[in-house]
Amino acid sequence: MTSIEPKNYVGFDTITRQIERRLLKRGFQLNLMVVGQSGLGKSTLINTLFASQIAHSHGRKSADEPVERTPEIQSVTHTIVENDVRLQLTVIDTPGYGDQMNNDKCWEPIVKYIKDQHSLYLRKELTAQRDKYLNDTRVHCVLFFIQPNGHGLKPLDVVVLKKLSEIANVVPVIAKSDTMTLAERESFKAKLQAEFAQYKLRLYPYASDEYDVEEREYTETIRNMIPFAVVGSSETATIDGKEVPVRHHRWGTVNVENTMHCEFVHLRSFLITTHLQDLIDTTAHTHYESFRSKQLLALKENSAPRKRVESK
Ligand SMILES: Nc1nc2c(ncn2[C@@H]2O[C@H](COP(=O)(O)OP(=O)(O)OP(=O)(O)O)[C@@H](O)[C@H]2O)c(=O)[nH]1
Repeated sequence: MTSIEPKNYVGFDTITRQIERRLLKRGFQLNLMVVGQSGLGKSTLINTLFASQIAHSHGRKSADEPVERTPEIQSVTHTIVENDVRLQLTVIDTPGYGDQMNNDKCWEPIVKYIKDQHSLYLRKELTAQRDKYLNDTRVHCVLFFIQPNGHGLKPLDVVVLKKLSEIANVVPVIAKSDTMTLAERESFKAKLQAEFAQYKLRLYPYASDEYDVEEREYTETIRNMIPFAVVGSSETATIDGKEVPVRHHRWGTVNVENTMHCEFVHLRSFLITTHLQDLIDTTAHTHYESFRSKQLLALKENSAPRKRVESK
């Protein structure tokens, strides 16, 4: 292919501005699912991430309080506007996960929800007279909250992480990391990372050949940081002339945005500033990959030489 430079100005270099204008008009859609035991600070973290009152707590102050509800999935959508850019953010809450006496198959409604949204989107895409802009209800990212217990993943966490990471972009976080000392946090994180490797969990962001050197390095840094040790708070204070979220403790105040205290800022910049579009783009791929690997497995099984059953 040869590259030609037109003799006169043609004007297609405005395409980036045309796309920008169209995107500004349409806005962006991000669907974020939060999964984890009640009382781990899911609603608080979402509200802290988007500096808005988006998610509502279900009233339990700690993970030890009893839950009487059956698990049901609820979603809430808000439009957030920043410098004329509109983000339609849907938070999908999965209350009651892992809180029941019998947690057998408690992940099924969550998995079903994710798969249903994919099927719905695919059906809309394949409709002959499809709308110009499809309403995308697919789950773009699952924030998975791990209890800061210092021991490691619970058996239920392993099962659910495995199931979810096959069909969605899963980002695990250590909840309420201000309840641990820095040394405890680091050793807990190392244990969790070893377990992620042991159970071969495919977590977001994925290594990709499509990235340039800079993107590859940044992705590697983020992959080494996972799970993010986070702190959320609805309280703010003015520190160095800037209003920041804080948590007050008997021993002092935690500035949620201070990277010495926690990795909230890293999570926020990774999810919102650098990977928002990638999360959306990767969503279809993640689901498709899982679907394809299952099909390949089925093909292999079907083509494998079958045991002969001999009749006597
Ligand atoms: N120490 C500490 N407490 C937190 C943190 N985030 C939230 N909390 C507190 O934990 C309690 C529960 O927080 P929520 O955000 O309602 O938790 P949730 O996981 O959404 O709970 P459900 O709505 O019941 O599923 C509240 O009292 C919060 O103030 C945190 O990072 N550190």
